[in-house]
Amino acid sequence: MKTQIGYFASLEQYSPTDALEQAIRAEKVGFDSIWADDHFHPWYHENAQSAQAWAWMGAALQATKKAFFSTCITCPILRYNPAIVAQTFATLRAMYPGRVGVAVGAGEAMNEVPVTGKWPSVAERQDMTVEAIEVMRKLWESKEPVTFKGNYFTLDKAFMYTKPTDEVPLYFSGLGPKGAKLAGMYGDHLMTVAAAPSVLKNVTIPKFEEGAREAGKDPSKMEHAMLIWYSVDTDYDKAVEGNRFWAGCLVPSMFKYKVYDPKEVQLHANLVHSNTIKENYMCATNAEEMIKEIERFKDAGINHFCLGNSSPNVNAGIDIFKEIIPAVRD
Ligand SMILES: C[C@H](OP(=O)(O)OC[C@@H](O)[C@@H](O)[C@@H](O)CN1c2cc(O)ccc2Cc2c1[nH]c(=O)[nH]c2=O)C(=O)N[C@@H](CCC(=O)N[C@@H](CCC(=O)O)C(=O)O)C(=O)O
Ligand SMILES: CCCCCC(=O)CC
Repeated sequence: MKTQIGYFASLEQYSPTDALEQAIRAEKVGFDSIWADDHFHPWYHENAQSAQAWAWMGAALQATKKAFFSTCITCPILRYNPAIVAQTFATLRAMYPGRVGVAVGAGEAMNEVPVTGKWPSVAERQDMTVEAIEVMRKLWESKEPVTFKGNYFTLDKAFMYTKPTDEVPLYFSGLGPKGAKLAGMYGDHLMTVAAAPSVLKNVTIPKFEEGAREAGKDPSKMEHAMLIWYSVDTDYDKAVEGNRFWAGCLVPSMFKYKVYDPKEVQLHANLVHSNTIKENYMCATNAEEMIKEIERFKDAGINHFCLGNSSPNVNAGIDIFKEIIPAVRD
């Protein structure tokens, strides 16, 4: 499958206006896709933002010409009702045919707890995500009003009048082995987050493919997308510290426990050793080093990159891809 290079325009790290300028610039440089985080609270406290992703996507699609857009990712089970998620992405796809997808996953405490007070177990949230997808697809596809009584969601003669022009590609986020298998069973494509290449190659992708095969799908037609942060600067240490904003994602307890206060996440992020950032994210001083970093994950099986730009000079971190994209796209 052809490798695609996507730009992650972070609405947690940048103002919506700055993220929009980045998206426009990234498309001109040659990125294939643009992805936006869908958050209520951000992964850091100082200088953070948290604009609403769907509102931003409407503006960004209109301001660009051909790049594919998706959230990265939307949790369709607690603060959002899956029927409204389905309606939103049907509307965007109807207006921008071929350019809109949606990525879904089982959520993060920082987005759901502050506005719902609810935080079910991982297993229950995964179960809810699977049911949410069923609701979304029924609304997208049904030619008749839908009545549905699931374990979590209900539809009562619900009809989606503005349908997507064609199928909305659905990326399903799987980080753990069970999540990855569910992604293969219920998603069109895999979405995951930076992990050791050996884990991606030996656990995440095989589990995803196992799930796809069990559901009667052909895994070779399904993308393996991954969000990863990068930072480029001629001063290597500055490049590494550029990625600090996202260091909280490297702390396992952020997922295991109900942490939803960005100040607390930031305290943990600031304790992450710089070597951990170097190992898990991309830190580079020039295009050649970035190409090597991307190749490392291509070799592990990733074929759609969502690259979060944490470079000290953000525009330089986009422009350097004029040299990188032709070298890594096959
Ligand atoms: C926690 C793991 O679950 P999994 O279903 O695999 O993955 C969850 C993620 O998909 C979500 O948290 C997702 O919402 C995160 N996310 C995101 C994901 C992604 O791939 C790309 C970008 C983003 C950005 C983003 C996200 N979320 C948003 O709301 N907004 C965003 O913009 C996992 O490890 N699962 C394991 C099982 C783990 C387990 O059972 N652990 C505990 C039990 C703890 C408990 O019940 O509370 C245990 O070990 O005891 C698995 O195998 O699936
Ligand atoms: C390891 C999971 C990280 C999730 C990242 C996220 O929410 C940032 C957009």
